[in-house]
Amino acid sequence: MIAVAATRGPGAESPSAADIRFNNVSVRYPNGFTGLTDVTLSIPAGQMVGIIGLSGAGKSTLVRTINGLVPISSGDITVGDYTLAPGRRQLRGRALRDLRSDVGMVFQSFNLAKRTTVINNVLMGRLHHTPAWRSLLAAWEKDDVELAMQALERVEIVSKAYEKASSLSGGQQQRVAIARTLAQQPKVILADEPVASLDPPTSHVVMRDLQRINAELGITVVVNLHFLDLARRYCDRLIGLRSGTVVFDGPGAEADEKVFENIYGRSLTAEDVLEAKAEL
Ligand SMILES: Nc1ncnc2c1ncn2[C@@H]1O[C@H](COP(=O)(O)OP(=O)(O)OP(=O)(O)O)[C@@H](O)[C@H]1O
Repeated sequence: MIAVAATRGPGAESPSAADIRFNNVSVRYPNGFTGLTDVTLSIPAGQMVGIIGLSGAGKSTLVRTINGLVPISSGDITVGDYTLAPGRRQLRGRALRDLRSDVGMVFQSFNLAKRTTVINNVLMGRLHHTPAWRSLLAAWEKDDVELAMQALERVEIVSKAYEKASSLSGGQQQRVAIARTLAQQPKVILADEPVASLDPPTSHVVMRDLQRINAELGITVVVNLHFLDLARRYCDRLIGLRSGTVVFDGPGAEADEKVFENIYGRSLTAEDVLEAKAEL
């Protein structure tokens, strides 16, 4: 391992972490549907926050406002030094790209370039920091390759670096996607249903990776989860959404069955709990 690696692990050199603040945020989709209503909340840097709620409650909408993927209609969101605001005050161009470099995202469907190698996928996380000619020629700096390898080590998949992404299992592909995000050296990782396509044991592996990254690197993690047991087990704090409104915000330990029933507006079923679903 080259000397620089010791001081330049993924996340290690990120500028100071970013608090996230929602101030009276609403989202109205172009068809008139209201995705979020008057959300005010604050996520201090370094927290691991789970967003829970029924399908359609607004979890993805909330997460995607943080990196500007879903524009907000009123209120504002601050992420460190950046402010996301509606209409003409929207972040654009370079400022939006800079924000998205600080805020990495992991998707349910992994979003890898399947035909190329794992390491090439992870190096995509360095694009924002790399002149276009270098990325076009795949002439990556040695330090960038080192960073990418360290990111793969952190999710314990470095042995797959030179395999094609398509040859990996779903869980392995999701870990590559997490490594790609880590290679960005983000302050925040957004994870939109990261385990929805995975089997129960693999879901735990991926959640443990996110938890370790949060604890070891101090990167804020905001994760949408369908399964309540996973949310309680891995997140410091849960935010419950119902019809686009925050109806619970507190530690997982306080989220008992009554709280969940309020968030869901119905009794829990086996479908809501990963361990129970695994036994079905
Ligand atoms: N682009 C869009 N245009 C119109 N309505 C939308 C759009 N995207 C989402 N919605 C609606 O906004 C509501 C919230 O959607 P969102 O995807 O945030 O929910 P969710 O809680 O993440 O649900 P799921 O768990 O099913 O992904 C839903 O009723 C959805 O149909």
